[in-house]
Amino acid sequence: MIRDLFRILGPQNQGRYREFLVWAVLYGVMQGLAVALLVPTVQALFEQDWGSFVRWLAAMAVCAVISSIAHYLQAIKGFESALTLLRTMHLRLGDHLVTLPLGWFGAGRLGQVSQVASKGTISVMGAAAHLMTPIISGIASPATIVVCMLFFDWRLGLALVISVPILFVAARFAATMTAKADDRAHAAAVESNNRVLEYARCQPVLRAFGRTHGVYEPLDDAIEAQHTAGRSQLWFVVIGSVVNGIALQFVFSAVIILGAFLALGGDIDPVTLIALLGLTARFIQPLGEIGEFGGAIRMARNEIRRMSEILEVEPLVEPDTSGQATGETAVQFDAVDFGYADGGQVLRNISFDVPRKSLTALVGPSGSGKTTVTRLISRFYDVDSGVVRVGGVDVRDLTSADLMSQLSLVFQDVYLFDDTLIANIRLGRPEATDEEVFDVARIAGVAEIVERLPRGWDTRVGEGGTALSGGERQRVSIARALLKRAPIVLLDEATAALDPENEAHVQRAMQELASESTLLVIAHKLSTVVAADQIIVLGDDGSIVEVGTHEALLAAGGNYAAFWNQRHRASGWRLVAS
Ligand SMILES: Nc1ncnc2c1ncn2[C@@H]1O[C@H](COP(=O)(O)OP(=O)(O)OP(=O)(O)O)[C@@H](O)[C@H]1O
Repeated sequence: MIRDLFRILGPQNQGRYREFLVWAVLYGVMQGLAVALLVPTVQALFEQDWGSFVRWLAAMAVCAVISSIAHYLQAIKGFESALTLLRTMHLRLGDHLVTLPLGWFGAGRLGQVSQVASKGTISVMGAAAHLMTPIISGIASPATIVVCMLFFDWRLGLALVISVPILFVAARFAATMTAKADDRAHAAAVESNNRVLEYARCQPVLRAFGRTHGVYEPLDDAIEAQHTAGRSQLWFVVIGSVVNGIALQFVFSAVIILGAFLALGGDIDPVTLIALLGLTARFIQPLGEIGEFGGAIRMARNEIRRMSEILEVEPLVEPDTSGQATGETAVQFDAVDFGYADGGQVLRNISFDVPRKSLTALVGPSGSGKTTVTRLISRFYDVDSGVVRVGGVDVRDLTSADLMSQLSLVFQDVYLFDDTLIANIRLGRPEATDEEVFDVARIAGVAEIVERLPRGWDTRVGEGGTALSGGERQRVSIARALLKRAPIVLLDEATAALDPENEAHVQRAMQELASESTLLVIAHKLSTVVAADQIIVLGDDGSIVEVGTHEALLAAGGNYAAFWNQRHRASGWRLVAS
């Protein structure tokens, strides 16, 4: 554990923790010594040797004073180190999370990261600040007592030495039991955390489908599993604690019996025996506590392991400097194959070019991989084989900052921060002037929203943008993209096709974007498809089945033509070429 803590603290913060350890050891030794000195003090008292009695009493007082000073200093150093530890853990987690591929932040990660970053870090800090002292002093103090005991009576001292491995095994058993139960309880806690978040998030769906009464089984099951894990954790802890207690009682009884034999044989006088048994009790007591605290330490080690699992996730490998942009192609896929880690192949041998300042429409059946194509361009994931190029450069040869500076993403999951409306748009380009923000807001139709809001531009939009409607959130997201003026815009039209009012704004925004940027659109409106410079048609198996303009593809009479005719015939179908 101490090695783990040193590793987390790093070389610059290790000094203070080392000082803490030294003071904690001194505290334990002085405590042990103060208790051990009770034996000669009592002997002197009963022998009425007042000179010796006063000397031993003074020595005890000195030990007690040094022990108090060491206790104070180790508490201060331990507390300071624990705060540094907490800060270091949060910084390291934060620093690491920003280097991970965006694809890592999928389902279930929220619960995992929040458990580790909140409960985990607090548990490790608590262990460093509050548990290390009783454990270190709980080893140093009995060790001192054993040495003194060997000095007072070698036979009783030897009995204590022999008892150490027995007590060690029992304490280890108790700690292992606690740690084992903690692992199960943790997994159950992460699961129920995720289910609670899901339950809160999917309230609209549950209510829409009449699930307002009764239980939501996934959450109910997760809570039940957590209760079961909690109950079994209690049993494991009790069993460990009982075994540890039995071992301590056994050692104490053995020493009493041995002492009684020695006293009966006349080897020890009764007064010394009572004093030595008192010393034995003080030897046993901290070791018993170690058994209990050892479990908590193991739990903290489990938290460190879970944190390490996140810290060991391979960061996105990035070059120090980006390759030089070349050619006329904004985006290029070259024989790309890709599948998600937990699924089959999604994209097969995909090759296409998106020329600069062009409009490319991506169409295909649901699940054919359209969104996946945009994720590969944004490097949420790396391809299995082939190359994705942006500006003629392999995305793996671009720094994240350079890649993202070239892209604007208008995806389905728009996230707004709990800040003012203006701040949320300015995220697109923080150095933009107010005029520029107002300008893009007008084009994207955000200006109309502002008029309706109680505090206008300074209205806070709530966490995730809950104070705005879905269409309003999307307009803010489009305004961000307009403000960013990135050379390439990746847009999912499903995001935009909500209502006629919204659609008009999106049309205007797209025209504005098309005048300056390259557009790759997951197209849902026929107007976009018809206007596109090229249409890429993905098939069910994730391969490209056709590429061309609307006219050329209609004339070819292939999949696209069949798709078009089918849609065209469908009455009430909203995607009509405008
Ligand atoms: N994060 C993920 N992990 C595992 N599989 C995924 C993930 N995201 C998508 N998939 C799978 O990859 C395939 C392609 O999904 P994708 O979202 O790219 O399709 P799409 O063409 O955009 O679909 P739609 O038009 O319905 O949005 C689907 O089978 C989907 O289940």
